[in-house]
Amino acid sequence: MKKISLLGATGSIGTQTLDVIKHHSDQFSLIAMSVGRNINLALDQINMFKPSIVSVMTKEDAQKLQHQISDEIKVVYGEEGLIEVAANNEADILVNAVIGSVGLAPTLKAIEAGKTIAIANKETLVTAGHIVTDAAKKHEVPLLPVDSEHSAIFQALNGESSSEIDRLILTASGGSFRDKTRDELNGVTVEEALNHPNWSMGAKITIDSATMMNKGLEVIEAHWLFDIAYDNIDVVLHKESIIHSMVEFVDRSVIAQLGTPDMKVPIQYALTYPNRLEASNSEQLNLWEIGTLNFSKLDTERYRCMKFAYEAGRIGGTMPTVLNAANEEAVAAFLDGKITFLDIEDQIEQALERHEKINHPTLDVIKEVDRETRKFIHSLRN
Ligand SMILES: NC(=O)C1=CN([C@@H]2O[C@H](COP(=O)(O)OP(=O)(O)OC[C@H]3O[C@@H](n4cnc5c(N)ncnc54)[C@H](OP(=O)(O)O)[C@@H]3O)[C@@H](O)[C@H]2O)C=CC1
Ligand SMILES: CC(=O)[C@@H](O)[C@H](O)COP(=O)(O)O
Ligand SMILES: [Mn+2]
Repeated sequence: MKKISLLGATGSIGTQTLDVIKHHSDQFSLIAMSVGRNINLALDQINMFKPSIVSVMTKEDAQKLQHQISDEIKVVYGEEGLIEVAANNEADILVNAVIGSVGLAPTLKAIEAGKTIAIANKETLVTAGHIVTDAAKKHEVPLLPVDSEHSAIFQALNGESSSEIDRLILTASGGSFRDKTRDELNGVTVEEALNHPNWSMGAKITIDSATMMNKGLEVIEAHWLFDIAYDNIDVVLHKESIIHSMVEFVDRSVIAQLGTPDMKVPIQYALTYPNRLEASNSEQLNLWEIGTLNFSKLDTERYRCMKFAYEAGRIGGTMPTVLNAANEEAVAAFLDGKITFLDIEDQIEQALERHEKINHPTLDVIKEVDRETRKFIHSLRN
């Protein structure tokens, strides 16, 4: 029985992780979980999975929740709570499905505690990839990708060493506005942006997908997970999201991983790795029903966030931290109706332009740059 702690249980990846655990309840059990503010859903999940510890965002919610469940279940809160769940003594593996760089500190504590990390929370790798990967190496902890593209690459690699890789090719759906020109992006609404053509996901990543920042973050995520230079990571537009990504090897052989757009598949693979289990709760891929797979070149003038991400990744140091923090704040402001869709990339650009890179940042430096960047993005509205 593999014992799992789960950050972000009430989210899109979190609920699908719980579906996988339930589907294979003879193999997996939930030991610890965290949620944000959705206490009602958390209650149902606690009753079904009976974890021994639950973290919520605030002290008030912790008190409210504790009154509604057995005293045997410990309720904690805040960043300390996330850390307690992530590094829980009993757990074998942490599934990090929280959103944003709030996932960084708990991930590091879980690595220090020797937990295997199944990572969906790409912002953690973008903001501090060097710290997370160094810690994983030092503590000999596997970092298993959950993100569909990175799981595809991980599966295509199947143990091949990085010296045999020529190129990683990430696929991108193009997001909600892929059929619009730049001019047509003026005045698009939050509701339109949240309408992803292929995937049902949380709000923040769906907006990231529409700006193409999601793919930009994924390029940086791939750089850290697979130790590949940015010059050897390409992105191709593939509107069906059937090929989840590809690896080109030095002998020009290209291996792709395919499947229906269903996150339960990469989530389950991270939990069962290096083995596989049946997934009868997911649909088979019948290519004759799809008919045609399309591919096209990505235009970085149309999708400026891709350009920002490659530049920030290549510059390195604290630049990816700025990219990530500015993006998190700008997307939150767009979702709140405070800025327009095109303001998102303008604000990120301003944050990047004013920042002076700090090389080899420590965790404290990253926290400070993250805080300062968020403050700057807020100041743009005052
Ligand atoms: N959704 C997807 O298909 C994919 C997602 N990912 C990545 O996985 C991660 C999660 O995405 P997704 O599941 O879509 O996100 P969701 O917004 O659906 O879920 C986020 C989860 O994090 C919790 N949460 C939010 N803010 C905080 C906070 N400050 N402190 C503690 N908990 C918090 C939420 O709690 P609550 O709802 O209770 O407030 C919820 O449980 C992201 O990094 C995303 O990029 C990667 C590939 C695919
Ligand atoms: C499911 C998943 O992994 C998402 O990151 C997905 O890739 C979003 O799609 P696009 O960013 O390609 O639109
Ligand atoms: Mn992805």
